[in-house]
Amino acid sequence: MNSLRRTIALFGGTFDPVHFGHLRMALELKVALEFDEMRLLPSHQPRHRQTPGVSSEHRRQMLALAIRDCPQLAMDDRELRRGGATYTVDTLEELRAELGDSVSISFCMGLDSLLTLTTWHRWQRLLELAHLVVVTRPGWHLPGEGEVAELLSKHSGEQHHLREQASGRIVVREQTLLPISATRIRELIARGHSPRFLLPDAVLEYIEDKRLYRTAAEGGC
Ligand SMILES: Nc1ncnc2c1ncn2[C@@H]1O[C@H](COP(=O)(O)OP(=O)(O)OP(=O)(O)O)[C@@H](O)[C@H]1O
Ligand SMILES: O=C(O)c1ccc[n+]([C@@H]2O[C@H](COP(=O)([O-])O)[C@@H](O)[C@H]2O)c1
Repeated sequence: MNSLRRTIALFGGTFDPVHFGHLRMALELKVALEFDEMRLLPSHQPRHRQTPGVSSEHRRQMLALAIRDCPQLAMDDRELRRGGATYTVDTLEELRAELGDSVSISFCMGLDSLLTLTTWHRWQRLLELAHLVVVTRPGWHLPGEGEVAELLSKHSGEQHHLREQASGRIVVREQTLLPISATRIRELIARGHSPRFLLPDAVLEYIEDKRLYRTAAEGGC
């Protein structure tokens, strides 16, 4: 017999810098899937991509400013505090040890991340520790064959499983993403243009105050 349990969601990223695409996605998932907690999880040193443009401390400060007036969103900065290479499996093992076996943990990701899942460090362990919530854009297709397709069919789940089970399901959710990327924001600033209205004003003020991402030109708004 399944029992109802506390549900904690994690939304991981480099957040270099955090923008409205991330914040909107996290908030919509929290509300739609009725998570008790939604934690944004900044990664320290992602192994699968270039070193972030600014320090972990700057990224932590920007995220804190972005969510300071939004009680539905929280930050979990354990990956920054742990230091070293960032692997999701280490974070989930740490959280399991802390929260126990009964709490439901969901790691949220875009479909593009799911498609690379079998390259992640110790990826087979991930579904023993957590559920995966995969966001697809309307009209996008899930893979029909291959390792990820097999994983999807073996672990396929529905929203109610996120409260009934602690881990082990993949829940796919269709959601429209705002067309914003951190890459575009960094490029705008480096060219002396303003990224205003793509990210919270408090984050923009921090970027301007600390003169972040200005590789070549000066700008502001
Ligand atoms: N516009 C967006 N809307 C919703 N989710 C997004 C958006 N952009 C990125 N994400 C998701 O946010 C998480 C963290 O992404 P990340 O920090 O790499 O942001 P990014 O804007 O894609 O950055 P970069 O351009 O530097 O790659 C990932 O799961 C990614 O799929
Ligand atoms: O653990 C891994 O090997 C791993 C490989 C790729 C991505 N991740 C995690 O997936 C999340 C999104 O990554 P990214 O690059 O889209 O920001 C972030 O929390 C990363 O730490 C984790």
